[in-house]
Amino acid sequence: MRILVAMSGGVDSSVVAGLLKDEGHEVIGATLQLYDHGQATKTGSCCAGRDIMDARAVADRLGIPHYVIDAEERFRRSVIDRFAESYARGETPVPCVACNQGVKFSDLLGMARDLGCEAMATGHYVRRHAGAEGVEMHRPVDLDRDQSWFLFATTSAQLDFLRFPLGEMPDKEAVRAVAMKMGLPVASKPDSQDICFVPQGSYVDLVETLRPETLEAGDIVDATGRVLGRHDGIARYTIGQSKRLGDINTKSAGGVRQMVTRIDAPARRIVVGPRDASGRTEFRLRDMNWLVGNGQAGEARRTLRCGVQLRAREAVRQAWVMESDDGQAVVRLDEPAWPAPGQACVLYADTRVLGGGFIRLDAA
Ligand SMILES: Nc1ncnc2c1ncn2[C@@H]1O[C@H](COP(=O)(O)OP(=O)(O)OP(=O)(O)O)[C@@H](O)[C@H]1O
Repeated sequence: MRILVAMSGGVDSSVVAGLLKDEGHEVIGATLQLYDHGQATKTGSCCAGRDIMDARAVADRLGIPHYVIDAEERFRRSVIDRFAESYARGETPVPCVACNQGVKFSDLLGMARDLGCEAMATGHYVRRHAGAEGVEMHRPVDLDRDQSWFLFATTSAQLDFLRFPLGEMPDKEAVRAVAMKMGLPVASKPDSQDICFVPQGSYVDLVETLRPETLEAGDIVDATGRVLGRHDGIARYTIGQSKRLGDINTKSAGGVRQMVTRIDAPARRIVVGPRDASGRTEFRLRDMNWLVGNGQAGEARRTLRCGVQLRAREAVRQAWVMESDDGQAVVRLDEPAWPAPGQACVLYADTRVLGGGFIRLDAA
C-alpha cells in the first residue's frame, strides 16, 4: 500500500520508513518544519534544522520521496502559545498531546490522504490492533518507551488510518540494530529530548518570554491564606510538588511535610498543605476521547471500572470513571492522589487505552 511516514530525522521514524519499504510498501516520507531553525540550534530535539537534513538523508538512502512541510505557524499557535497560556492559567500542560492532535494527526494526516495514501505511520511506541469493537490502542512491548499516555486523544478514525510499527519492538537497542543493518545515517543519533521545542530543561525561559507574569514572584500560602513564604513564579510549580518551597519544609522539621495543593493563577499564589490531608479522590476531565463503546445517541453513558494514569510516568491507580455532559467525565479514585489541571488522565484496561481527558479541578 501507499503509506506516508512521519519522519522526524530521528532513529525511530527512520527505521519505520525502512521497515515499511522492506515490506514492499510504497513509502513517502514527510517532515514537518516546526519552528525557526535560526533559533533552534539545539541538538537532540525532534524538530531542529539538522533533523530535516537527517530525514532527507535517510529518505535518499532508502530511495523514497521526501517532503518538508512548513508547519511553523500552526505549531506556534496550537502548541507553543497554548503551552504558555496553560501555565498562565496555573496548569501543567502536556504539549506533545497538542502537537499530535493539532499538527501531526491533523495537517500531516490530511496530507497523507491528499497524496492517496492508505495509511500514515509514525515512530511512536504504542501498539494498535484489531479487536472485537474495532481498532484498539495498547501499550507497547517496550514499556520503558511507552507513549500511549501521550496518544490518548487519538480518535478511532485517526487510529484506523495510523500505523505504529515500533510498538512490537523489544527495546531501543533492537531499533538501533535495525537502523545499523539498513545502513541508515542516523543509527547512532542520540534520542530526542522530552519537549522538542525547549532546550534541555529550560522551558521556563520560553514561558517567561511569552507570558512573563507566570515567572513573577508571589506568596506561598496555606489553605487559610496565611503567608508562609515566597515563590519565584507559578510556572515553576505543579500540584503535589514539595521542592522549591524555600524553608517551609525545613522550618517545620519534625512537623508535617508540605506540598503544593493549588496554583491560584489570578492571585499569583501557591497554596500548600500537608501531604496526607491534601490528596483528592474526585475530579473532572474535559475534552474526553473515548476508544471504547460506541457512544452513539441513545446509548447509556459509559461508566467504567478501570486503571487511570495521571502523569506521563506514574503508576496506574484504580478508579471509577463516569461519562458526563459535554465531553466530560468524573473520576473517582479508590485512594487519594494529586492530579494537576492541564495534565492528562488516561484510562487503561491492562495494556489497552480506553480513552482519556484533561484534568480540571474547578467546579464547572
Ligand atoms: N518534525 C517532525 N516531522 C514529522 N514527523 C515527526 C516530527 N517529529 C516527530 N514526528 C513523528 O512523531 C513520532 C514521535 O515523535 P517523538 O518526538 O516522540 O520522537 P521519537 O520517539 O524520539 O522518535 P524519532 O527517533 O523518530 O525522533 C516520530 O517517531 C515521528 O514519526
